[in-house]
Amino acid sequence: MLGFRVSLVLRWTDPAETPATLRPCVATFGNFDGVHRGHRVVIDTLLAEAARRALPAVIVTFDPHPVQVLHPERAPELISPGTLHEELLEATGIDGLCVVPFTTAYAQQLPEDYIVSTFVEGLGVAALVVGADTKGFGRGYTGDVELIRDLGAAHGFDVVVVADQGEGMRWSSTAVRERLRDGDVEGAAEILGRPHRVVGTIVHGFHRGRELGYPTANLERRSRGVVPADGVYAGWFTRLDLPAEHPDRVLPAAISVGTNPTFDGTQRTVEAYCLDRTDLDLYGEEVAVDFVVHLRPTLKFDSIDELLVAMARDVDQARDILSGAR
Ligand SMILES: Cc1cc2nc3c(=O)[nH]c(=O)nc-3n(C[C@H](O)[C@H](O)[C@H](O)COP(=O)(O)O)c2cc1C
Ligand SMILES: Nc1ncnc2c1ncn2[C@@H]1O[C@H](COP(=O)(O)OP(=O)(O)OP(=O)(O)O)[C@@H](O)[C@H]1O
Repeated sequence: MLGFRVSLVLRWTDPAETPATLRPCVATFGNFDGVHRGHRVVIDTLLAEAARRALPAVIVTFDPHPVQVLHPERAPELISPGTLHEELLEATGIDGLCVVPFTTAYAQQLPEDYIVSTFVEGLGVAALVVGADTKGFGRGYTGDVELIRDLGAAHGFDVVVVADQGEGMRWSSTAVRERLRDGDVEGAAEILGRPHRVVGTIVHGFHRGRELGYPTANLERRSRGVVPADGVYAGWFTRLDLPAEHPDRVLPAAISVGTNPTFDGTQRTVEAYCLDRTDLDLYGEEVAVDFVVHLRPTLKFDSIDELLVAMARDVDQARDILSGAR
């Protein structure tokens, strides 16, 4: 499960205004969408290199995601957008998070100017940690690890290169997105090192669920995080407004993603039935849905009775999978 600690991480947006307590530092940079296991190795290396030098550890990341600014037409939906992203990064144990507003002007900097102004002048970097495949930053997409090494030698900072990480493949945000698109939430979790999470507010559905015997909490349409392919899933439902120690904060759930074709629905929804709970009033609450196992595709049943038989089986399976899993 995701367990966010109370954050003592300093956060700012302009490298030129880096807090004095964080200079000099050890730093890394990137999008870190999803904060997957490859990213975690880079961040763990950052933490180790910072500890070795008794210096603060700082991540520089960008908002919006550079592709959203440079190529909005092919911008991917983010695995961990906005606050979810920043919480995941802050929970790693870093000391500072600089979230640079990404603009076309910022992207137009020559790669060497970007490294010098952001890291040498801005952060006073003593060591820069980067993944081995780091490339394509700055004007003309020409920045790479070799350039960073040259600049390290010229400006007196160390460069620590982390080899590609993965098991049978390079762990990447793209690979996570592909698995979610296929409904393979287990494969996505394998790369993420945790179940994939979607966050949103609970809104009213068609109020059929309670009559069916399975009241469902429907996520708003503009929920945050990639919505996996249509299907039925077992997962965890977290009521983010409740305190961490509240017994109803994290509940096992059977989750449906789809248009409810049995009812000729057209609007895609994410809805969760919290197992055996018909007493909850969740409207307006902020919740997180963590996708653990894909149970079956969404089906158009010929009758409500057939849907109910399938839902009863889904609920049994979800209970088996999730019992003792926390
Ligand atoms: C575990 C589970 C499985 C579901 N499977 C299907 C399905 O295969 N086909 C379908 O049309 N609807 C499916 N649904 C969605 C129900 O049709 C939906 O929950 C019901 O219509 C209530 O909708 P409402 O919340 O808008 O009132 C499923 C819901 C749950 C909780
Ligand atoms: N599997 C991996 N192994 C090692 N380093 C990685 C891996 N994935 C990403 N990194 C590194 O993490 C840092 C942040 O990566 P960022 O998200 O910006 O780019 P990325 O390489 O495009 O990631 P992804 O491919 O996952 O989208 C970079 O230094 C990158 O090289």
